Amino acid sequence: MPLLTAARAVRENAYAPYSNFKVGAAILGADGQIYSGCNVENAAYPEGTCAEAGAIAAMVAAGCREIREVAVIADSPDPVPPCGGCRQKLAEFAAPGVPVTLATTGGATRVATLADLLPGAFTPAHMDN
Ligand SMILES: O=c1ccn([C@H]2C[C@H](O)[C@@H](CO)O2)c(=O)[nH]1
Ligand SMILES: [Zn+2]
Repeated sequence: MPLLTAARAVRENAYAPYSNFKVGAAILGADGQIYSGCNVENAAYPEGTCAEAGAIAAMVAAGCREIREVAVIADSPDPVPPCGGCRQKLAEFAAPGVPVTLATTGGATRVATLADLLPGAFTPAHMDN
């Protein structure tokens, strides 16, 4: 799966000296391109960013605003799930049915939709009045 291969490759570049937990994420954009990102930690811990956030930033910087598919990988006992903040960030650019592949470096995978991960997501529609 090319998306998972990209996520696995970018994970190698993760900067995670504090948690020692390297994460890679890859997004297939509606433009057919693959955008990848890794976590980038900081000595000021809350300033660290998640792999998914990096991949989203790369996609938007390239001019694409629609996510078709996502893959996330880490050296985790179970397929690694995006954190809550990243679920919301993904929901900004992904429809509820978008598949998210959660993976371990050992080869285990699980596929969930964004709606599975973030049911009842807050969206711009909630600001209509
Ligand atoms: O989905 C996730 C979960 C965690 N992390 C990062 C944040 C932090 O650098 C490290 C430990 O939480 O893993 C991600 O990049 N994505
Ligand atoms: Zn996150």
